[in-house]
Amino acid sequence: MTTVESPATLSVVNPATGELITTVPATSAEEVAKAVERARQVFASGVWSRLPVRERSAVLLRLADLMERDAGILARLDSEDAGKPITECLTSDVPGAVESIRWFAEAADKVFGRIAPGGKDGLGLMSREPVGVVAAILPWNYPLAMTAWKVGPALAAGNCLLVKPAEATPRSALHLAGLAAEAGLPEGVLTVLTGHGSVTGAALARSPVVGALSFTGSTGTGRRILKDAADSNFKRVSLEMGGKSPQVLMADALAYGDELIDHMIEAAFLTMGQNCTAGSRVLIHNSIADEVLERFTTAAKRLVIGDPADPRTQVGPLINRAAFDRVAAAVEAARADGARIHTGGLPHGLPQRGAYYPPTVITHAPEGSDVLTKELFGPVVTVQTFTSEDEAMYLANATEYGLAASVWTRDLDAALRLARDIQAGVVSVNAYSEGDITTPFGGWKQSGFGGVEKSTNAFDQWTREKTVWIRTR
Ligand SMILES: NC(=O)C1=CN([C@@H]2O[C@H](COP(=O)(O)OP(=O)(O)OC[C@H]3O[C@@H](n4cnc5c(N)ncnc54)[C@H](O)[C@@H]3O)[C@@H](O)[C@H]2O)C=CC1
Ligand code: BAL
Repeated sequence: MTTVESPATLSVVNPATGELITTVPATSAEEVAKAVERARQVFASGVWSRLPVRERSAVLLRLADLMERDAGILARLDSEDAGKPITECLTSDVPGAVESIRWFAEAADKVFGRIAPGGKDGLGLMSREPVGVVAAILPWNYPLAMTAWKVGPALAAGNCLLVKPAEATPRSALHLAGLAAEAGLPEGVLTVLTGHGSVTGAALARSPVVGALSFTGSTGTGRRILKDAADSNFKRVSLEMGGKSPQVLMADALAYGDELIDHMIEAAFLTMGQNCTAGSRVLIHNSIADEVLERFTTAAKRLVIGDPADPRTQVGPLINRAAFDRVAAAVEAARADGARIHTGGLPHGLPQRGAYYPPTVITHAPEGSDVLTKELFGPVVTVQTFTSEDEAMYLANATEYGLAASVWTRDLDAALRLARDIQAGVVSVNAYSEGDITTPFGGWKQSGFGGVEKSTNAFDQWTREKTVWIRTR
């Protein structure tokens, strides 16, 4: 592979083969400023923001239909760019993205303002208005799906949106922008700016005109963006960041049999564990630990590793060699310090060209080790045991993150206590789930800040509240 990086282009490389797919523009800070100014003018023109909401909805519903028409193309773009198994893209990412656009299109005219009780001399009308020019900075693990989580509510609310896809995975967002134009979205309402995070992304974060910015990615970059927002114009920032989510199995969890093991596998290894809600810490009641470990490890060994384009593949490559090195280093350091690797670890017999790392199950990880504490973003889970609910709770919350958790038990009281006291934005009971489009999604602690995705609450990050006080006599 030859990649010639001019300052103005960015290489998109297939993680399964290492081959160059294409190059896209690396948008400079000056070009970002011009795009922001264009968006400002389009917003001010009212061509979108003042369109009757039913007409905005109609355009977005047409966009959802066109995404459905091009589902195969969109799935292939994300699969090739990110190394995600094509079946996962076809059955989960793309349908989820279509649903996001359609749901927010339909929700747009169902979110009203309020009228304050007022008094004999006044009446308060409280409305939600679009912010204006807004931005979305996206990760590479769910390129289209995360774009749709942000495009849906931002556009339905009447904003002009600038989207910065991740360096590795720009093509589905670019295709989406083409579909939006075909659906009748006025020019300048949705702009995709490909480029480097430190240049293109930073220019959006520092822009004095961008009024709101929604980010999904690492906690470190989220912190940087928040600082840039404060140093520029105090834009409204919402951050969806990392996780180290627990899967808590109480003593009766095996009542759920194979269903339990299937959900555990999905939680741990979906998208090769490169998932913000990955259930990367399995916590098992001592009394069932041996049996669960044996069944879980056996199921992990059966996962089909291979070419993401093959519909049978369940585990593709990691996003790049740097990710592979990071994951491998953490696992080998744990092994050197006494951890036991039940399956996985340094790969043997896997495809040589991509950064393939096998599903890996670890016990006896040393306290404080990276495999226990850091978001590895790879197919690696640690297994720990507990003997009491209090201990389970302690272990579940022993992390700086707070994105998700799952709890398995038939004991309703225990499930409700754990769901109440685990510090995470979404706790699923007897399932691994992020909820559905109607439920808010956002992290606690260092996993999230400033707003949620999905549900009508997502409109909060893309709108501003205004009070109009009318004097009455
Ligand atoms: N929570 C999640 O869903 C995700 C978490 N991550 C975590 O982050 C680790 C590193 O992955 P990266 O791709 O480097 O994540 P990242 O957080 O650096 O990148 C995410 C997005 O932010 C942009 N970006 C980077 N620096 C920026 C800056 N200074 N200002 C504005 N935008 C900027 C990137 O171009 C990309 O579009 C992963 O291994 C994983 O642990 C990464 C992606 C998604
Ligand atoms: N699982 C969807 C959110 C994310 O991984 O970024």
